[in-house]
Amino acid sequence: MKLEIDNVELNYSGKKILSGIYLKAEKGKITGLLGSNGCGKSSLLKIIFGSLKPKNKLLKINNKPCLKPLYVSKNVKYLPQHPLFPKNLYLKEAFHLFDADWEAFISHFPNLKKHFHEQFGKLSGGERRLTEIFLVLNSSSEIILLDEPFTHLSPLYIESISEILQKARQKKAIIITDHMYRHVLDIADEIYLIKDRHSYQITQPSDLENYNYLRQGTLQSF
Ligand SMILES: Nc1ncnc2c1ncn2[C@@H]1O[C@H](COP(=O)(O)OP(=O)(O)OP(=O)(O)O)[C@@H](O)[C@H]1O
Repeated sequence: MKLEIDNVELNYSGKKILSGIYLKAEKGKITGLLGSNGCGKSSLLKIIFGSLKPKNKLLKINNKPCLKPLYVSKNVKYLPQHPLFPKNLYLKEAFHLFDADWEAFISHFPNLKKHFHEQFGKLSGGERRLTEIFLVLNSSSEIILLDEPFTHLSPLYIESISEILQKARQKKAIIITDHMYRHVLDIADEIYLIKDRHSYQITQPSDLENYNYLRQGTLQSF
């Protein structure tokens, strides 16, 4: 399965946000999307998902143009920057909705066992995010869009989620954007940078310094 989005043109109130954007994501790979605040990463994920209609775009699945919003196909799951589920939804209902395995979840995160019969509102911000990411990655959908999944997560949870991502990648095309670029560099097979409205494929980490996404010398320090 291959997803490509090309020729994305997005304006807000006459201001050009994205122009000539191209991005490819494939089953078996994690595609990282980097860029500074406000460059249009979330907008691009919404455009791929189909909830934001740009001035222009060409979305192709397996080389065939996809004219309907992707979410109609149910083969996509999108984790937005804000919480995915309402606070009053019970975890057991969410696991049922996503047909996800609670036992597998608590084998990774035993601390959350007690929350099965509780609502999402009872979880901390990080626990809520963790549960949402797990559900999205364990759904049957082949296309996964993750907007800042690592935000609110402590280091050990980031490690666990990175492992779950690596496993999920075998059956899915995953696009991930996050400001924790080191984690993105660690797990991604392909990286794109959005800068000055355009997309650039990053072939080596030092490109991130050359495009001024990072200060020169940043990468030497880790
Ligand atoms: N509904 C909207 N109306 C007008 N402008 C918007 C709207 N949504 C986003 N923008 C603008 O579009 C630009 C891109 O926003 P977007 O949220 O896609 O950026 P981002 O790269 O995800 O940012 P961040 O990393 O800070 O989350 C920003 O300048 C933002 O102010």
